[in-house]
Amino acid sequence: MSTGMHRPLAMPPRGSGLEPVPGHSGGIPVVGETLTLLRNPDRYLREVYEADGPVAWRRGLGRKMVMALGPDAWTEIQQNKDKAFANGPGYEPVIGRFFHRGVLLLDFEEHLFHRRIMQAAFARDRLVGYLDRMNPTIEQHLGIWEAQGELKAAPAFKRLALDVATQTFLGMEAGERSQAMGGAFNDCVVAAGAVVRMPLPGARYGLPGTEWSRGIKARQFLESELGGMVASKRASDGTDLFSVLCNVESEDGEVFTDEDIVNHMVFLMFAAHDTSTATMTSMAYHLARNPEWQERCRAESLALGQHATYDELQQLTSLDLVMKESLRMTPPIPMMFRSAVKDTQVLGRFIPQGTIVGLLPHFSHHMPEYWSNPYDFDPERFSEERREDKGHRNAWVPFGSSAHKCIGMYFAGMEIKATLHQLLRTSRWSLPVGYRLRWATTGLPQVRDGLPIHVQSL
Ligand code: HEM
Repeated sequence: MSTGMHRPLAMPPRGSGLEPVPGHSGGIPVVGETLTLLRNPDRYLREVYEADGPVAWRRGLGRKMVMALGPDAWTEIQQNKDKAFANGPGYEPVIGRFFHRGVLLLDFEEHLFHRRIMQAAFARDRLVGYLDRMNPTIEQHLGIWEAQGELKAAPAFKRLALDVATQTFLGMEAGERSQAMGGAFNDCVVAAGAVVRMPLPGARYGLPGTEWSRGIKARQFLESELGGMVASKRASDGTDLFSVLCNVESEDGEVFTDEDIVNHMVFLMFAAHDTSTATMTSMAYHLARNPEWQERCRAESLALGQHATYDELQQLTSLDLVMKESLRMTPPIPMMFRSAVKDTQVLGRFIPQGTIVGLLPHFSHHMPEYWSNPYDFDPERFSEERREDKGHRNAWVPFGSSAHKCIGMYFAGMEIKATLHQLLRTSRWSLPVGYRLRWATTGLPQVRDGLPIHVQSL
């Protein structure tokens, strides 16, 4: 790793008793150490931590960024006692063009207001309704897996998650329109992670043919499609998430405007599908590499029917351990962003206003200080006897924590378990000899080769 010139991020105010954040701008000018980070994030972050501790700065893609490494720094930032850390200015430069006004990008009072209303759409009885909708879709997709025998699991999970989302969220039956919506959501997600991002002066949609320009068109398409559906959804008593959002009220009777609903729907589709896809892919891989775990999970699933109920899914204790361990090893959101809206401090280190801070669950999830053999697949570490995740209350944080903690956490667990449960009951699957899964480390985790598997009907 290049060491560059060591410099404090900013000098703390005199008499404050604070230390400066240590770091350096090493590596290539402008790009800094981004390439080193992308090549081997684990080693890179460990080196930063050992050199400069849990709050350190480096330069990445043209700007300085503070990295919060480990659960102590995480806890202070997430507690946000002086309301210094905001999401909007942290996320806006990364995903704002496609997901503006999503609940994740709102802050403080306004965030609380929206979150309170949205919460009602994720109450238990609503989840039960969503599960009824998704079970037949899952069965239909897995039927295709069985017929194919050999397939790439990651894109197949992605198609499944997109179909579940369009049907469960939008209440649309499979067909051309739902496919067009699914495709548009996907274009927004791809564009948000695009490397070529610059809008082209004079070109309404940016550089033609780029992921960015496809994303802009897709966002417009979604706004017009969803906007056109709001009135009929408000008038319906449907059980899909869209109808629910149109009609939910907080305990104080607050409701969403039409514009809020469109913005929230676009963001929810984004939040829901790649995260669940990555988790299911990771679980399918570990279950194939560890056939004893696959059999153990299958035994629990065979004791239930094909369409498990919400309560029955809670009985799949081995599958739950596998899900937790997969989320630990590959958290679907490896980095979260905050921006300091005023001068503040973390663990006694001075953070000036305007600083972008990255929270890194992947790092916390692999700290040998909290996890035994952190790179080994060992679901039992979450068992009641061991509970390694209790070593620190923020050692395991795939769903975040505090004010912005994932609102879809129980929805995600339900969808993921319902899918794996059905797959375990109908099929046994394995990997090519000697196969090792490799995740691409740019943006959200993606499997480079799609995860080839062999599926055998039971
Ligand atoms: C395994 C799947 C999932 C994982 C790992 C995950 C992870 C996360 C994380 C880490 C955050 C917090 C980000 C931050 O604090 O900066 C978050 C927020 C959020 N997630 Fe999820 N998520 C998943 C699935 C879902 C699903 C299925 C939905 C919707 C149905 C959803 C909706 C949201 C929303 C709306 C927020 C923003 C909450 C707020 O700002 O108050 N997520 N998620």
